Amino acid sequence: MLASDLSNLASNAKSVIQAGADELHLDVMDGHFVPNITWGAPVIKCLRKSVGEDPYFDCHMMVSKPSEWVKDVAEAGGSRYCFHLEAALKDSGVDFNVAELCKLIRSCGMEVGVALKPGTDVSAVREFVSLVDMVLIMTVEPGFGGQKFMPNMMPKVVHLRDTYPNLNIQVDGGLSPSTIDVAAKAGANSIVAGSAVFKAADKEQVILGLRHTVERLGMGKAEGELTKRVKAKGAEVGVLMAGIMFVAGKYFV
Ligand SMILES: O=C(CO)[C@H](O)[C@H](O)COP(=O)(O)O
Ligand SMILES: [Fe+2]
Repeated sequence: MLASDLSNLASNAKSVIQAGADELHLDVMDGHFVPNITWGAPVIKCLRKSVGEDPYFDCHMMVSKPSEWVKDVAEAGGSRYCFHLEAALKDSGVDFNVAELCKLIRSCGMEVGVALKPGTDVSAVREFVSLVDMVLIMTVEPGFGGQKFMPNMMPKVVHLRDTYPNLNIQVDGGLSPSTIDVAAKAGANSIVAGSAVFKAADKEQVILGLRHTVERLGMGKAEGELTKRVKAKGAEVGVLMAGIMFVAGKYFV
């Protein structure tokens, strides 16, 4: 939503839902973790009131103290709380650590996402993968929309996809019809696209194009993994297929 006309946030949110977006990506910035300020829980609350209870609010929390805003964002109507690992590791909340933060987010009724800045090694997230629903690999330096996609982040995505075949992997920053192929091939299954959608004359066509590319190039990879697993564990075919279909249905943009 950062790329939209913010004076008309609610109508723009409705327009992208109408155009086929699965989720609304809300970039919360505190002017401290990143050099920009956007909005917080009060705006999310108004947006929720305006768009109704159905749209999924993916809250990308670019804030220095992620533990501080969990309750407010949950009460405002957030669906997923995606914090930055770099901030969480430094967050000085009392009795607080990353596992506690994940627990708090869940206890407030939200799904958990963890985001990595471009300079953070993918190995840093390994011990937390089992605690989260999604890992976000930033493909720009967080703080501003409309930046250039960083293809050199794709090895992180490939590594995660190879290690965790069913993990939801989001990419955020500079995604568009001209950069989607490389992200889809790497194995990303949740695509954040701000400028590419809001600058387009036909939002529906852009969203559909991104979705088809992920299904075409990304599902091939998922099926490859499925085939390998099926060979290894014949009896679990049904369960594995259900798992992969769920990921595709829910998260492919
Ligand atoms: O988190 C972000 C910036 O920190 C934004 O979500 C991201 O930049 C998306 O915008 P665009 O598609 O215009 O690059
Ligand atoms: Fe974002």
